Amino acid sequence: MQGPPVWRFASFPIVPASFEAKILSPEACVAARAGWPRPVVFTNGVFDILHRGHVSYLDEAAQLGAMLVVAVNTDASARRLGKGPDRPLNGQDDRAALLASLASVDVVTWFDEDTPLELIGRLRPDLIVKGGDYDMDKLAETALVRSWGGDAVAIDFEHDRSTTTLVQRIRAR
Ligand SMILES: Nc1ncnc2c1ncn2[C@@H]1O[C@H](COP(=O)(O)OP(=O)(O)OP(=O)(O)O)[C@@H](O)[C@H]1O
Ligand SMILES: O=P(O)(O)O[C@@H]1O[C@H]([C@H](O)CO)[C@@H](O)[C@H](O)[C@@H]1O
Repeated sequence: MQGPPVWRFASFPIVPASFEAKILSPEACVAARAGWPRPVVFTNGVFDILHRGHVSYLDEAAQLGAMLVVAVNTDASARRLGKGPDRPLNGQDDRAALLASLASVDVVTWFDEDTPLELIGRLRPDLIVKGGDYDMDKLAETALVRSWGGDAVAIDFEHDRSTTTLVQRIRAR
């Protein structure tokens, strides 16, 4: 009697995870920028432990344009933000890889400064987005992106989550 077909996975070649190709240096982003579909949406952050609030806002941000670029703070930059002496818990390569694995994210890059101002100036996105914890009118990034006719929006929180709260809950157990 003939049973169902048997897949011989052992003969399949192992290839690197395809999402790694979404991670580009700032210089590679600048070189590729002219060929990117518009509007280009840009956001940035530490994204130390990815949570539901992050993935929802990233998906919504992506829907505002033709592609979404996410810039993560390098570890040195993240440490200077003062989120805690042992933060970030996840290194920049891991934070970038998790973001790159999301369907909503087209490109992941990084910046080493305290703010993404310089990178935004080099990439000239059409729209910058942050979560609803930011007042966009108060950010220097907003004035910059508006200087070439772009805009800035904050997406209201749908899910009350934060990396800091998660870390506190884990440590309290
Ligand atoms: N619950 C949430 N819903 C929607 N967006 C969020 C949420 N939390 C953070 N964001 C947004 O995600 C981006 C990265 O934020 P961040 O890495 O500071 O997350 P966080 O969870 O607040 O971390 P931390 O507690 O370490 O400050 C920012 O643009 C921020 O506005
Ligand atoms: O993850 P966070 O703390 O939301 O990310 C920070 O966002 C800042 C924001 O763009 C206001 O300037 C930025 O300056 C900082 O470097 C972190 O990316």
